[in-house]
Formats: sequence, C-alpha cells, structure tokens
Amino acid sequence: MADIRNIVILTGAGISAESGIDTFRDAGGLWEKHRIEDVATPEAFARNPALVQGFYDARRAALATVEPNAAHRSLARLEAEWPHELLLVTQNVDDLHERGGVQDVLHMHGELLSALCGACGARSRWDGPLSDAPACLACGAPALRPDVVWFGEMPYQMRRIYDALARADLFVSIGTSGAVYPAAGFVQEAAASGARTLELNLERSEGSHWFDESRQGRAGELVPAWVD
Ligand SMILES: CC(C)NC(=O)[C@H](Cc1c[nH]c2ccccc12)NC(=O)[C@H](CCCC/N=C(/NCCC(=O)O)S[C@H]1O[C@H](COP(=O)(O)OP(=O)(O)OC[C@H]2O[C@@H](n3cnc4c(N)ncnc43)[C@H](O)[C@@H]2O)[C@@H](O)[C@H]1O)NC(=O)OCc1ccccc1
Repeated sequence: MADIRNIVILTGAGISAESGIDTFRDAGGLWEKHRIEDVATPEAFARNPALVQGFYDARRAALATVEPNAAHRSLARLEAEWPHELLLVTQNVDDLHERGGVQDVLHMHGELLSALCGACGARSRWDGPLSDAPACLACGAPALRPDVVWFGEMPYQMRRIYDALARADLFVSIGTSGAVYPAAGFVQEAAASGARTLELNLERSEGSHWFDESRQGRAGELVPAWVD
C-alpha cells in the first residue's frame, strides 16, 4: 500500500446482503420477484406509478429493520484514517454506509430516503411511503418520485466519478455482479489510468477477469481483513 494514495471504492448490493437487504440477481433476489421493466424504468412509472411507488415504499420501510454490518463499519474506519484521497461510490440506494459511519458516500443510483420532484427537480429527504405523497414542497406539483436512477437514466455525479478514476492508484469493487453499466465499466477506466484493481465478492462476477486480483468470500469478513 506504500505507493497507493488515491483510492476509489465501488460497492453494490452484496455489501448489504449480510444486513438482510435483498440483492438483485442472487437466488430470491429482487429481480426474481419483480421485472425490471415493471418497476425500475421511467416508462414503468408513467404506466403504473402505484406499482412502482409500492416497490420503493416497501424497500424504504425495510430500511428500519436492518443495521449496517462489519463491512460498512470497516469502510467508515478507512475513510477516517486514510490520509490521502478516498472516494466511496455506491450503487446501493440504502443508507447503511452512512449509518455505518461513512461521512461522504456518492450514491450514483440515488437514495431511497430522498424524493425527487419530476416537475422542478427539487429534492427532499423522505422516509415514509411516497404512494400518498403530498405535492412537491418547492413547486406544488403532484410529481414526487423516488430519487433513484432507473434503467435508461443517467447516473448521478458521473463527472466526479470519472475524474477520481483518472487519478486513482487503487480501485476496489465490493459486492457487485458487474452486470450494470456504466458502473461495470469503472474497473477498465481505472486500469486504463494505471490503477491497481481488486475485487472483493462472494463469487466471481461478470467483470472478474478485468481485475488484477479477485478475492471470493463474504464482505463482512473480506472487507475488515482488507482494511486492517
Ligand atoms: C442490465 C444491464 C445490461 N443494463 C444496463 O447496464 C443499462 C443499459 C446500458 C447502459 N450502457 C450499457 C452498456 C452495455 C449494456 C447495457 C448498457 N444501464 C442503464 O440503464 C444505466 C442506469 C443503470 C442504473 C439502474 N438502477 C439501478 N438501481 C437503482 C434502482 C433500484 O435500486 O431499484 S441498477 C441496480 O442493479 C445493479 C446491479 O446490482 P448489484 O449491486 O451488482 O447487485 P447484484 O444482485 O447484481 O449482485 C450482487 C453481487 O454481490 C455478491 N454478493 C452477494 N452476497 C454477498 C456477500 N455477503 N458478500 C460479498 N458479495 C456478495 C453476489 O455474488 C453478486 O455478485 C446495481 O447498479 C443496482 O443499483 N443508465 C445509463 O446507461 O444511462 C445512459 C448513460 C450513458 C452514458 C454514460 C452514462 C449513462
């Protein structure tokens, strides 16, 4: 680690699995119970907003029943102690990184605890169901939607992410299947700028072959072992 200064870490649903949050593609995962095109696209929301709001209301309510795990807490410790640049990017819409103690996490696919006005773009913290949401507090339009990035929509803060990848000495991917872009392409971006690349995942992923090193195991063990 001596020559490592700038680190970019990407996390996915696998880091929250041991906290009891369903992943997407694993057995019994979200995409087994729901079709992406029914609940996670702008077209689905236009077609059946109640179904989509219900899907996210259930996931938002479930947040109150789960706690961060050792992997979340280890990353908070790393953030507090790392003397150089560290950017933590998550594809997760849960708040377990923050509750695990991380001060600055970039939610590239949005957050369950935030509502977005489809009319004026205003954001507001939201922890209840959105199905019976009042109008937007800023513009009064009845257009509040989950502040998450659906398929076909541009992820958040891509400029900040690509800038950090271009400066990275080390890129670490934790608990993601590498099935969804542009996140699945970050390892190649980092490698192209000369960074070392490490994958920590329960099993080999669609992108494992892009990494210098891929370690298999549970995030709750692999991440503390890597941080300490
Ligand atoms: C399905 C896929 C082929 N489709 C896409 O990638 C699409 C289309 C596309 C764009 N570019 C492409 C290039 C090629 C092909 C397709 C595309 N991408 C988009 O539409 C994106 C938007 C995608 C975002 C969609 N929203 C999500 N989530 C928020 C909502 C919600 O949460 O409901 S995606 C969602 O699924 C993704 C994958 O999930 P993972 O987190 O990886 O979870 P998964 O279940 O798949 O895997 C879990 C892993 O953990 C491991 N694991 C399990 N337990 C543990 C454990 N205990 N410990 C460790 N590991 C564990 C398992 O082994 C497994 O490997 C995450 O990103 C997650 O956020 N937008 C876009 O491209 O805009 C334009 C653009 C253009 C230019 C530049 C930029 C943008």
